[in-house]
Amino acid sequence: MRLDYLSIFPAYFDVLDISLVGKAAINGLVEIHAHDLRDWTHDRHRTVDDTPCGGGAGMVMKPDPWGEAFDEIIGTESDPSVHVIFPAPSGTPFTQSAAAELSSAQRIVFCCGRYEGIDHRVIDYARSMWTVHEVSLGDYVLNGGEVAALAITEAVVRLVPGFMGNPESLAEESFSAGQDGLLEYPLFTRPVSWRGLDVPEVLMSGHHGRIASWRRDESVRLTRERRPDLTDSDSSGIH
Ligand SMILES: COC(=O)c1ccnc(N)c1
Repeated sequence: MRLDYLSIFPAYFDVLDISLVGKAAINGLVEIHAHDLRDWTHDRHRTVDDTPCGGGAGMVMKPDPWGEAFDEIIGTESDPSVHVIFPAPSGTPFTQSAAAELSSAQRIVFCCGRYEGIDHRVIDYARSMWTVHEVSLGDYVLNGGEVAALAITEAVVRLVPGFMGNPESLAEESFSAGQDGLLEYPLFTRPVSWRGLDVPEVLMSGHHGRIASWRRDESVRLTRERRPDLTDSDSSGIH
C-alpha cells in the first residue's frame, strides 16, 4: 500500500516514521510519501490561498496547486483504484468498516485542507478521476486535515494483512464483527487486587463459558449506555 500526504505542513507526517506505521513501512507493507503543496506554486510567496468568491471570512485554498500536485503525484489518467481522502468536518463519519474497506486499497492519497477549506472544484475534479472519500472524525473542527489523516492512517494500516503480529486480537476490538459491532468489554490484568480494586471473579474462574457470557453482557451494557445508536444496527444483534 502506497500512502501519499498533500499538505502545507508535511512535517506532520514525520511522526509516521516513529509509530507502528513506521514499522510497516520498514517491512515494506506500506510506502509513505509526504508532499509540500507549496512545491506546486509558482509565485515568490508560494501562495496557496485566496479570498472566498461570494465573500465571507477567511481564505480558501486555490485549485491550481492541487491540480498540478495531482498530475505529478497520481497522474493524469482516471483510475478508480486510487482512493483520495479529503478529511473535513462536513465529511461522512469515518467508521471501522470504512477503515476495513480502505485496508485493501493499493493507493491512498490524503488531501489535507487548511484555512476555511479547499476550492470545491478540486474535490469535483478528483471525483472525476479517482475514488474520493470526504470523511469526518466527529462533530468538531480542527485547524487542518493533517491530524485526521494521521488518525485515519492508523485505523487503516493496522488492518493491513501482515501488519498486526496477532490478527486474532483485531476480532475482539470495539466495532469489530467479532464483537457484533459492539463496544469492547472492560479489560483486566495482574495484579488481581490493586488499590482495593479487584479483577472480577468470573475472569479468574477459568470457566470459559461464564467468561464469554460476562464479556458479552459487558459489551451490551456499555454499548447501550454509551452508543445506543449502535444497538439498532443489524450487526449488533441487539434491539
Ligand atoms: C480541517 O479538517 C477538520 O477540521 C476535520 C477533519 C476531519 N474530521 C473532523 N471532525 C474535522
